[in-house]
Amino acid sequence: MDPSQEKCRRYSSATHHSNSDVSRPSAGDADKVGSLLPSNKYERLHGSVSRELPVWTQPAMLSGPPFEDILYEKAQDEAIAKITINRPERRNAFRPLTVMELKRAFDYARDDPEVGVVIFTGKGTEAFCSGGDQAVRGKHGYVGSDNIGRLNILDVQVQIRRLPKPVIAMVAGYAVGGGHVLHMVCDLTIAADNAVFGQTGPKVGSFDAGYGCSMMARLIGQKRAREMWFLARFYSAQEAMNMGLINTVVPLEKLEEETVVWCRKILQNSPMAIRLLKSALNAVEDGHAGLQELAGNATLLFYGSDEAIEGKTAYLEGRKPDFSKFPRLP
Ligand SMILES: CC(C)(COP(=O)(O)OP(=O)(O)OC[C@H]1O[C@@H](n2cnc3c(N)ncnc32)[C@H](O)[C@@H]1OP(=O)(O)O)[C@@H](O)C(=O)NCCC(=O)NCCSC(=O)c1cc(O)c2ccccc2c1O
Repeated sequence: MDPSQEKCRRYSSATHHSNSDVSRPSAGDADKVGSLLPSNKYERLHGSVSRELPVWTQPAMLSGPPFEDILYEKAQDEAIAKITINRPERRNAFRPLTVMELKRAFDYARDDPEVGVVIFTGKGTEAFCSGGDQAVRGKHGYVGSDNIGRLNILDVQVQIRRLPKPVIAMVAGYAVGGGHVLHMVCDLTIAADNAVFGQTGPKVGSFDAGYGCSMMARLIGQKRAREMWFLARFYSAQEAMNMGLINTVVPLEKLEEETVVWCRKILQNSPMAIRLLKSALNAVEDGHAGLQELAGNATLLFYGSDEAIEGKTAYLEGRKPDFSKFPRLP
C-alpha cells in the first residue's frame, strides 16, 4: 500500500468512528457535518444534540461572599457549569483572590449532582488567561490582601485534574504563562481560531516545573516541550492543533456553540464510564495519587454491591457476615 492509500485508509477508518455532531475546523451545523460521514443505526438511536446556545443562570451561592474575579454559571436545564475568569482588563491574569474563588467554584461544580461537565474559560475574546498577575507578584508568590505570597494556582491545577467530571477549556485569545498550564490540565481544549498558546515564564523570571513541564511533555513530546519553554514563543491555534496540544479549532463566533455540543455529547454517555475513564487516564501518569483516585472509584462502585452491603449490614446487626453466597469470579 503506498503512503497516500494508507493515509486514505486511516482517514476512512477514523471517520467511521467519528461523531457526527462534533465538528472539525470548518464547523457548520450538525446535520451538514454529519452528512459527510457514514451513518450507523446505533448513532441514530443514540441521537444528535442541539447546537443552540444554553441559557446561563447564576445559581445562588452555597456559601461565602459573592465572587469578584470569576463568574460561576449553570446552563438552564442542562448539566453544564461554566467557570469564567472575569478580569479581561488584565487579560484574565489571576491573583490570589481569583484563585481562591476558582477553588470554591470547582468545588461547587464537583459537589453539585446536577453538574456533569464543566467549561472553564476567560471573559471576552482577548484572553483565556495570561497567568499570574505580575503586578502582585512578591518574593514568595502572588500577594493578596493578607500580604502573604502564594502559588495557590497549583492547587487549582490538581483540583481540575482530580475533579471526577470532565473539565473543558474553552479558549479564545491568549492562553499563556500559568494560563497555558491551566488549559493543559483540563481534560479537553477547544480553541477559537484567534487563540494563542505559549509559556512566558522564562521571559518574566518564572517557570512551572510541575504539570507545566510533565503534562506538556506528555502532550507534545520532549523536544517540543523544551522548545516551548526555552524559547518562550507563542503558537497559533492551528500550530497548537498540529502539535496535539488541543482538541479542535473553531471560528471564534462558533466557540461556545461548539463547546456546548461537545459537552452535550459527553452528557449523553454513561457518567460512571466517563468518571472511570478520567481516573484511569490520570492513573497511568499520576503515580500513587492516580492510583488512589482510581481505587476510590472502585470502592465507590463496590459499596453499591450486595456483597459490600452484606458486610456493613452484618456489622450493624452484630452478626457474622455471610459472604459465601457471593461468587469468586475467574
Ligand atoms: C497576554 C499578553 C501576551 C497580551 O498582550 P496584549 O498586547 O494583547 O495586551 P497587553 O500586554 O497590553 O495587556 C493588557 C493589559 O493587561 C495587563 N496584563 C496582561 N497580562 C498580565 C499579567 N499576567 N499580569 C499582570 N497584568 C497583565 C497588561 O499589563 C495590560 O495592562 P495595562 O494597564 O497596560 O492596560 C501580554 O499581556 C503578556 O505577555 N502578559 C504577561 C504574561 C505573563 O508573563 N504571565 C505570567 C507568567 S508566570 C505565571 O503565570 C505563573 C503563575 C503561577 O501562579 C505559578 C505558580 C507556580 C509556578 C509557576 C507559576 C507561574 O509561572
